[in-house]
Amino acid sequence: MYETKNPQLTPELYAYVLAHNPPLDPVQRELVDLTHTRLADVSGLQTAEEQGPLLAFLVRLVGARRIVEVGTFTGFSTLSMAQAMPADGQLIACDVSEEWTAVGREAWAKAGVADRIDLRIAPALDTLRALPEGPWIDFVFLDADKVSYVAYWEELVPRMNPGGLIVADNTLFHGAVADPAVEGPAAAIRAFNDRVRADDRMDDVLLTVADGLTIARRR
Ligand SMILES: C[S@@+](CC[C@H](N)C(=O)[O-])C[C@H]1O[C@@H](n2cnc3c(N)ncnc32)[C@H](O)[C@@H]1O
Repeated sequence: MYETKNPQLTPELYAYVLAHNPPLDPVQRELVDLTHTRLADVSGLQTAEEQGPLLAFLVRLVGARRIVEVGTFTGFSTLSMAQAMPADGQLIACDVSEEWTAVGREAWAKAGVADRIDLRIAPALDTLRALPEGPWIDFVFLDADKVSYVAYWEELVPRMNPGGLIVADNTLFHGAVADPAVEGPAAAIRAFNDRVRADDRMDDVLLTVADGLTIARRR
């Protein structure tokens, strides 16, 4: 078990939470552990373990066939979503790192879902701007550079199918969002949270899952 990203949880309670969630399958387990050993200095970037089953749950809940992920890293969230989508679905994964996503590519192949994943190595805003216009996306996981969250949101919302979900990670930003004096990425997340609340195209909730998780649904 790795450290929780939720400061409200004791290690004991976090262990209990993990023990009462669906366990990671062997490929997911290997990927999470490999990230912590091979990329120990940046392993904190990895999406929290309990969010894998949550993403899979949500993908199944909405029957998502067209998914966009912004921020892939070593591909744990990608893998969790790809395994939960139908075999003929498509997941566009955006990242700028060949090195980190190479770890994911291996795991996706091992899990037999590589053909569902279209990895685009480029600044995510360029990738999103080049996507087809009009509503066609069922599900988004937003987990890249925080300063661009609002820009990503503006590209994605018009492309969301009615009932489609945008799930955004780190929306409490280590608790710093509650401080109006903060600058940098925490301030960008504050602006994002305000934008989400004010957007009447979407319904939204902000949850204290891991480092904060916003779930928004296209009306
Ligand atoms: C928090 S990590 C994503 C974690 C991942 N979702 C997982 O399951 O482990 C953020 C990722 O965003 C990527 N990133 C940062 N800035 C980016 C940008 N402008 N465009 C695309 N990807 C970016 C980083 O390379 C990094 O892999």
